[in-house]
Amino acid sequence: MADMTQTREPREWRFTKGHGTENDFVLLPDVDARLDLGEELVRRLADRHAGIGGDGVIRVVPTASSDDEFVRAQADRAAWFMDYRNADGSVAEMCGNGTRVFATYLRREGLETDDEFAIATRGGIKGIRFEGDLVATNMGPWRLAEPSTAEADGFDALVQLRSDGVDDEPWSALSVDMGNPHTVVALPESVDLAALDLFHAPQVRPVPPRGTNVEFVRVLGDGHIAMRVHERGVGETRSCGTGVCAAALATSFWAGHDEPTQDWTVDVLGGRLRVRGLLNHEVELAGPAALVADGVIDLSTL
Ligand SMILES: N[C@@H](CCC[C@H](N)C(=O)O)C(=O)O
Repeated sequence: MADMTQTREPREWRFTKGHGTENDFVLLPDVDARLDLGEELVRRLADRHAGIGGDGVIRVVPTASSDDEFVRAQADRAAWFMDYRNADGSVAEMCGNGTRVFATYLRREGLETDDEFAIATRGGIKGIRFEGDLVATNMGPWRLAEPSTAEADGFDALVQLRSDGVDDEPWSALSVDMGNPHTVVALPESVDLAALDLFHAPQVRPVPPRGTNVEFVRVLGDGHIAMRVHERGVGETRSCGTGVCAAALATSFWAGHDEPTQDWTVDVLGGRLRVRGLLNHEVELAGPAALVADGVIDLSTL
């Protein structure tokens, strides 16, 4: 049984299930900010066997009602806060695919009515723009996590897959901060992206202080890459929006550009996303979002 002291609330709660390129989320509307979303409750909701199932859980809450002072300070620019949690119950600063699903939910529910609006996240304000079937998110500023090492070598980390006691050669990687941490691996030509076993968390050196999402990249052509990802707090997922941006930015950096000079198409297991460099060292992510189910869950059954 879940620890029901986490909810000061009736046990029945509305939810919506959605995904962005098959990175899937349980959305919990909390317009009165009554739901105390603890780690255990998140884990149980995200459980694919005993709960609803998802890579993450997103609480939809007024920005002004957040208990996080940094988030509350965004209330004059964004009415709604995307309170994102990973499937293991941990809190993350940002979720790129989540922003599109969250924005699509806000529009469907009439909580936002324009084609363009801002949302609040723990990683700051993100601008949303609906364009046809796609949703574009201004992901805001990005940065190299270790600029001096990266500028000197093109890489600042090593990544190794766990392989049943047999140590593989470590691969060179670049740490990119998208609000949340990423380590992007330049996969050697000889390695088959599709064959990687990403069941276990890759080992990253130096050990990132906040943990990291790890992306594996294969260049397919001019402005076109394929990526697989092991997400912090989740495991392998079929897509990661912040990871897709980090992968495109790292590939661009390795090609000698401090800012991306072209648009990138990124293929992930769950579909295709577009990354575009913006002015001021910012980056835009565009892709689809789908809301696939609505229901009511009795939280006491989890
Ligand atoms: N899937 C998300 C990223 C979710 C957070 C990540 N696992 C972390 O802990 O940083 C995306 O689309 O960006």
